[in-house]
Amino acid sequence: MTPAGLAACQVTVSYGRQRVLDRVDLHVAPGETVGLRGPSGSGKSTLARVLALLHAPDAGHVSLDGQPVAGARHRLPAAVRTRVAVLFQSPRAATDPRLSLTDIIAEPLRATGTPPERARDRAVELADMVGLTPDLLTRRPHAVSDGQLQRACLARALVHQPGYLICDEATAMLDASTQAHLAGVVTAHQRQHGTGVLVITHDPALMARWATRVVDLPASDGIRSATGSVH
Ligand SMILES: Nc1ncnc2c1ncn2[C@@H]1O[C@H](COP(=O)(O)OP(=O)(O)OP(=O)(O)O)[C@@H](O)[C@H]1O
Repeated sequence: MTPAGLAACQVTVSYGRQRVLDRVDLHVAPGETVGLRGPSGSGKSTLARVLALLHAPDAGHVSLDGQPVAGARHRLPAAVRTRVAVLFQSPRAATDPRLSLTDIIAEPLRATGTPPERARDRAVELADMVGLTPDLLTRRPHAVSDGQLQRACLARALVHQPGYLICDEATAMLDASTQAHLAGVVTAHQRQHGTGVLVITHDPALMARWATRVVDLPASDGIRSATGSVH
C-alpha cells in the first residue's frame, strides 16, 4: 500500500536518449521537510517537475495522498492539481510580465473559478503575509525586484493552501534576509497546515537549517541505465 504523502514511485524520465531519472523513489510525508541534493544535471529539477505533476514520467508514477496520479497537471481535476505547489528559482520566468502582482498572486484562484473580488482580497492577505507592501501590488514584474517578485510567487504558491510545496532553488538568488523571511513564511504555513515540503538547494547551510531529512540523487551520466533509487 502506498503511504500518505507525496511520492515518486520508480520514476523514470528520459529526454531523447538521455535517461535522467532511473527508477527513482522519493517520499515526502505530510508536515516534513525533505531536502533533495545532487550534482548539477542529476535530475533534481526534473524530479521536482514530476512531483509537481507538470511532467508525466515515462515509467513509474507519482502517488498523492496514497493514490496514484495518472497524467500531467492540465488533465487533472483542480482538487488534485492544487494539492501540490511549486516555487522555481527564477520568478521572472514564472510570471506573466503583463500582470500586476495582485493578479499574479490571484491567478490560481481565478483559474479555479473564485469570484474576482474574493480572489483579490485573498491576494492582498497573502501579499501581506509574504511581506509585500500595498504600494507594490499594482506594479508589474518589470517594476519590482527579483526578491519582491519571488515573494509574490510564494504567495501565489500558497494561495490554495497546498498539501505539498516544492521549492526548487527558490531562494538561490535572494539576499540572506529575504531568504530567511521566505523560509520563515513556508515554515509557518507548514506548521499551520501540515504541509510537506521538498527543498532543492546547492546551499549546504540552507539545507542543514531547513531540511529534517536529506535525500541524495546520484549523478546521471546520460545514457546509462543504472539503478537510480534514492532512500
Ligand atoms: N526539457 C529538456 N529537454 C532536454 N533535456 C533536458 C530538459 N530538461 C533537462 N534536461 C537535461 O536533463 C538533465 C537533468 O536536468 P535537471 O535540470 O533536472 O538537473 P538538476 O539536477 O536540476 O541540475 P542543476 O542542479 O544544474 O539545476 C540535464 O542534463 C539537462 O540538460
